[in-house]
Amino acid sequence: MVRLQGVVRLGHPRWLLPVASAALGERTAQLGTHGSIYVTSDRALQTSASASGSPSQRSITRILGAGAALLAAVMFSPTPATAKKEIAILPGSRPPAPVAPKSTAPVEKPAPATVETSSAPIEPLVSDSREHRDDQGRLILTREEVAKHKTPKDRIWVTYKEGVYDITEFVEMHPGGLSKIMLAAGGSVEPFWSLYQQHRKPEVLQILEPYRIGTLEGGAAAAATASAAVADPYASDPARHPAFIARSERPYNGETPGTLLAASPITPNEIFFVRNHLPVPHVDATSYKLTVEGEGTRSLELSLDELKSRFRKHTVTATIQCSGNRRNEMSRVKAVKGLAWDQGAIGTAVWGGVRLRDVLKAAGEAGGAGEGRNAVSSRRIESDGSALGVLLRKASLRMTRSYGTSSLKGTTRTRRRGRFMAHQFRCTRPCPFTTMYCWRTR
Ligand code: HEM
Repeated sequence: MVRLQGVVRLGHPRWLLPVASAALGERTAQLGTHGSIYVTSDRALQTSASASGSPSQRSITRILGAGAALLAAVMFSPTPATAKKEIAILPGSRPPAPVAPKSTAPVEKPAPATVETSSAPIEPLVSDSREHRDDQGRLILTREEVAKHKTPKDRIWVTYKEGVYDITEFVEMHPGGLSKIMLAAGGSVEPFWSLYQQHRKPEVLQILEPYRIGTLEGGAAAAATASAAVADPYASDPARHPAFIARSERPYNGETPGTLLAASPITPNEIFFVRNHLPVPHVDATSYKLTVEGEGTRSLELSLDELKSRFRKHTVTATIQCSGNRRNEMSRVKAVKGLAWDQGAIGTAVWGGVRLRDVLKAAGEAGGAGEGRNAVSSRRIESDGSALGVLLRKASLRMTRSYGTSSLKGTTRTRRRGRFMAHQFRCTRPCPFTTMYCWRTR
């Protein structure tokens, strides 16, 4: 298996090969800003697409990119939200009955994939002591008490500002998925919401409010101090060209105005549409390393400069667009969830880069049984399981799912249609940090 992973811009078209992103999703959360490529037998590829086991157990060849931005962004699609549920969440939905804090209960193991709430009768929150209630009669709770409630068995509590909420009944309905919301179990949602700023709107607070069970000790003043200590992950996002039509600020998403898009066949770098799901990660092109390793290869580490100097440069003129482009028009027919793009989430560039097959060859990658020189058909892959597939994914910020894709390994090896890793935008300039630092593949 060959795996490619790295950090590039966090936004990119979602229309390619979601299967691999499912296989890759959870692991990126542990990898931070490192990246990798796996080439695997197609059987393993299929298995890994549906299972969450360690990729290294199945890997034959592994390419790890460490420390900086490397992404097959054109090909990558966001991890399918396997945990997402299409359940309508309405502000003011019925809150669960409050429960008494179990201060002596042991902290349980991490949350399971599904939530099984305790069948024990729910006791009301009561306090004999007036000083342990706020002016609404709600219990005053410490952060330590909240921290003991992070499993369904003990109930799942979170804090937002000075409020304490029992969200046990809500977590399965969370539009962003169970695994995401459970990251905040027993603590504050604020560090997570500073990343996913989609929550900063009244509707979300309306959903949350009915779940309120208490108030943090110290009240609003103490909570404000704690909130102020949460670092702003968007603070160092790059400046954007004023011509963009911003569709959201945090994360930043901007489309190219139609008049400028039509002005030239090649879209100027500065106004190439920007699609992000999260803050722009920091990458250092000078320290970036791509490591190739695994069975059938010798270990190889390449800097970005080496990739540029050691391999023949190829150029490709290609148009990419966000799969949600023109969503505004679609929404006029039927409401569609997502960014309200007009027609400008599209752009054409001349990409400069190297062929993935050249990089694999340099690592002495031998190919697998049944591997031909030309692309292998998906039918053959399904029938004999001997041909190879390539999983590509980029690393991303911690706490986030990865973006990834896959292809048949054969397609990386063909001359005419082999996969291509772009490191330059319009042939000569490095891919801009603001747009897609620093790899794309096609
Ligand atoms: C009790 C706390 C929470 C509530 C009430 C809540 C509510 C919501 C709602 C209403 C949405 C849909 C927003 C929209 O599409 O307009 C959403 C999406 C989402 N939430 Fe939460 N959330 C909570 C906690 C969390 C936490 C702790 C995380 C941690 C990572 C998280 C991650 C996400 C993600 C990733 C999405 C999807 C965003 C997207 O698709 O653009 N949420 N949440």
